[in-house]
Amino acid sequence: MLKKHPTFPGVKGPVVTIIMDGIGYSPKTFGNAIAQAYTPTLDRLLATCQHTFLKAHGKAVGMPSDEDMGNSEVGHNALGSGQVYNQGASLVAEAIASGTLFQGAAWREIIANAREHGSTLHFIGLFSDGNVHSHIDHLKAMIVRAKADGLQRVRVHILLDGRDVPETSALDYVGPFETFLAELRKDGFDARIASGGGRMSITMDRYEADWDMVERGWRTHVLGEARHFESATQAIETLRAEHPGIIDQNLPPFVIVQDGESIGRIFDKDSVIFFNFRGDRAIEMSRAFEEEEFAPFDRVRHPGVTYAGMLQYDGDLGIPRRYLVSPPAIRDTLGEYLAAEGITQLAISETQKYGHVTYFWNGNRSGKFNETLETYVEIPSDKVPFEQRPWMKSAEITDELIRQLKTGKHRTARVNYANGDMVGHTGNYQATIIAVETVDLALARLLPVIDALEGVALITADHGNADEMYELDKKTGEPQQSVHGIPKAKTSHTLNPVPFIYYDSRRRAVVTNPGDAGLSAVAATTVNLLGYQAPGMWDRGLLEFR
Ligand SMILES: O=C(O)[C@@H](CO)OP(=O)(O)O
Ligand SMILES: [Mn+2]
Ligand SMILES: [Mn+2]
Repeated sequence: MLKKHPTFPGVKGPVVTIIMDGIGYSPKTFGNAIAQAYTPTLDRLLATCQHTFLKAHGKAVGMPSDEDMGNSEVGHNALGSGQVYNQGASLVAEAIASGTLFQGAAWREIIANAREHGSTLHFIGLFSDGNVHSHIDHLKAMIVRAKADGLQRVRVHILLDGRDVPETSALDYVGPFETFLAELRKDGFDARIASGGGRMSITMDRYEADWDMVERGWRTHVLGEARHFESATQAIETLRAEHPGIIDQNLPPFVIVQDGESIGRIFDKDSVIFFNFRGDRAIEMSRAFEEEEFAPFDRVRHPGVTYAGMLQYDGDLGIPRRYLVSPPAIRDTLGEYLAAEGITQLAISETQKYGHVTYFWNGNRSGKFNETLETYVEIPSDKVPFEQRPWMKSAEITDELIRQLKTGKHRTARVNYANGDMVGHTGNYQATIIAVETVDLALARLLPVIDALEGVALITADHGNADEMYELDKKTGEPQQSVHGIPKAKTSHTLNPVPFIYYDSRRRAVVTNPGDAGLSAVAATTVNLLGYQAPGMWDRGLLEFR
C-alpha cells in the first residue's frame, strides 16, 4: 500500500500522462520535424509551464550502453514501473558472455532435439545490430555454439531492418554474415540463410494489427513459399531494383533455393529459435509455432518443432513456453500499486501502441491487476503506410479520452499518441511534420478538458524519433549528404532526451530535476500528485510541492 504524502493532499481531478511517442528534444532545428512543425500548443506549454528534459536512452532505461537509443519497450517499462531494470538487450549480452545462456535447459533441449533427429536448427529474427528487438552478435554467438555442440545444419531466416538502423543497410549486414557462415562451413557444417523479407512486410506484426504479415512470414519461413532467389544478396538487389525507393523494412519476402528447391523449410522434429529479445513483435509468430488450435490464419502445415524464444515475451500468458534467457523481473509497478490502493486507471491508444500503455507499461504483462478499477481502450489503427495517414487515430483517441475523462471515473489516465514515432519511422519528413502538428492539435483539445476537471497533465515521450529525420555523421554531428547533396533520411529512434511538461493551471508544485532524471521519475511524480509518497524502490519524482 502507498503511504500518504506528508504535505500534499492530492489533486482533485485526474492525473493524465500523455506520451507523445517518438517526440524527443534536440536544440538543432535542421532535420528536426518537431522544430519545423507548427506547434502553437507545445510552444506555449514550453514557454509557460514548469518543465524539464528526461533521459530516455542508454543506461537510464536499462540498455547496455549510452550508445543505445531508447525504444518503446524500455521507455514504457521505465514510465510504468518507476524503476530501471537491466533490459533484454543487456541480459542476453550478459548471458552469452558468461555462458549461462548455453547452460540453460532451453538451449540444451534445442540442441538435444536437433542432435537426436539429425534435424535442422532454424533461427528467425530481426537481422541488424539495432539492439531494439535483437542484435546480430547474439545470433552469431549461437550459431558458433550450435556448431561446437555438434549440430550439422543451421538455417537463418532474416528479417531486414532499416528501422532501427539506416534505411537501406541490409547488405551491410548480409555481406559480412555470408563471409562468417562461409568460414563456419569449411569443415562440413551446413549453415545458410534460408529466407527473409522486410520486418514491416512479414512476421513482425504486433498487437494483432495485421495477421496477414505473420501469415506471409509463416509461408516464407516454414512453407518456403515466396519468390525464389539464389542468395539473399541477389534477392535484396533484385527487389530494390524492382521497387525504386523501397526501404529495407518494406522489402517483400523471399526464399533461397538450390536446384529450384527451398533450402530451409521448417519440418517436424526441427528446432527453432526466435532470436528477438523484445516481445511485442515476436508474440504472434511464437503463437503460430506453439498453439495446437490456432485461428488467426491457416498454417497449411504445422510442424512439431522444439521452439524457443530468446526471452519469454509475455509473462502473463507464458508465451513462449521455452525461452533462453529470463526476462527482467519487472515488479512493483505503478499500475499494481494504484490497483492495490483502489485508484482507477484508464489506458488508451490505437492498436499500434495499445500494448505500449498496457503490456509494456505493466512490465510486459498483458492482464489487468484489477478488472473493475482499470479501463483499457484500443482504437483500431489504419492498415496503411503511415506516411499516407500521418494523423493516424489521434482525433479518435482524443474524442474517446475526453469522453472517458468526463465520466469522472478515472483518477489516472495514460495515453500514447503514436504519430511522431510511427510516421518518423517512415523517413518521410513532410508527413512527420504533419504527424507532430497532429499531436499538438490533440493537446490543444485535451488540456482544457483536464483543466476544467481540476486535473493535471504530465506531457512527455518514451524516446526520440521525429527530432532527427536525417542521418547524422558520427564525427561531425551534421546531416550526412547523399551523392546528390540531399540529406539521407533517418528512420530510427534517437539518443535525445524527451520533454517533461507539468501542466497544472493551479501550479501546485515546482519541477525539480537534479540533472540526471530519466523516464523512471514519472511514476513517483504521478503518485505524489495523487497525494501519496512513492514506494522506496522507485526513482524519485520530479515535483516539489509548495
Ligand atoms: O516499431 C518498432 O518495433 C520500434 C522500432 O524497432 O519502435 P517502438 O520502440 O517505438 O515501438
Ligand atoms: Mn515508442
Ligand atoms: Mn518507434
